[in-house]
Amino acid sequence: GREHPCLGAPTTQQPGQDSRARRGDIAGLQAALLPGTRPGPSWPRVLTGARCRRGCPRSAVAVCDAPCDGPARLSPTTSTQCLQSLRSPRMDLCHVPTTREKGWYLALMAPNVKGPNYAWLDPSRLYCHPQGLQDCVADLLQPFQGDPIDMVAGIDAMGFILGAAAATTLRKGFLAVRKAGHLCVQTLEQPYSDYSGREKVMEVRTDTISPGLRILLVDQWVETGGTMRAAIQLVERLGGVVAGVAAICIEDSEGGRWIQEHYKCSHCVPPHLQPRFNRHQLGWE
Ligand SMILES: O=P(O)(O)OC[C@H]1O[C@H](OP(=O)(O)OP(=O)(O)O)[C@H](O)[C@@H]1O
Ligand SMILES: Nc1ncnc2[nH]cnc12
Repeated sequence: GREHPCLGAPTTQQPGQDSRARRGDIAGLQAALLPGTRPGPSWPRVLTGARCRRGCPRSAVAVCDAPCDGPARLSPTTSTQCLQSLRSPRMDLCHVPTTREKGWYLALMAPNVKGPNYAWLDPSRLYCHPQGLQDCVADLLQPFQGDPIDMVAGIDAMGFILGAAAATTLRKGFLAVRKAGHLCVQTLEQPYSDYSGREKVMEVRTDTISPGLRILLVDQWVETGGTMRAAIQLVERLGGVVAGVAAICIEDSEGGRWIQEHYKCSHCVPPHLQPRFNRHQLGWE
């Protein structure tokens, strides 16, 4: 992968710090998080291999990667710029409400950039919040507790985030359902159209789904349902069984309703917010 501009050489090396982090590249950071060297209670919540330049929000995420319920304890090596980006009004990655009701993290989607009232509701901001992400995945999986699930499949691209998180939570494998043209293996293709009205093609590798394999399908969002329906078709054409469908929001569209009527579904939107979400209206701004 390419080196992120915010990753430079660390300022000072801490005792016990993995020297691979000194390289200051993505691999070094990953190495510093390998089992045995991952941040625990005795670690400062700072990746000492990361140094923030220009207050980059990615670095703010990197320094606050552990769940926390109070002010961050920062390592002395943290640069002033990192401190500033942590305190930035842009996003508080550490604040966790005392009562974490289902869907509390949906408010983390605000502010949206496309206007004060109407927006494409972009959950990428909630993924940056450690507790928000964890609770979102837990809420999505809650209805499937005890259900037999053999594998989780996530839909290209944003569905990979929640899908992979769900797979690791369930200790299952993850299957990428991809927009056509990216997989260099034998695939099965499925044409579909989505909210854009454009004709698209989705594909999945053919060597993974054996007949009867029970698959939980995960995506970020179901709007018209065209994308999810195509993924369902791919699983079923290969003989798999759709054990469930999970997405942050399943809109009350014709396609969304069809999916909810035919498959066990899970989403994170409380009933009183659903009409707003159908209108792509956050209502928190
Ligand atoms: O219900 P539909 O009308 O089919 O729309 C839902 C799809 O649209 C969004 O993805 P998008 O294809 O925009 O791409 P991304 O995940 O790569 O951002 C969303 O994450 C779903 O996959
Ligand atoms: N994240 C999203 N917000 C609103 N509508 C969507 N349609 C598809 N993805 C969406």
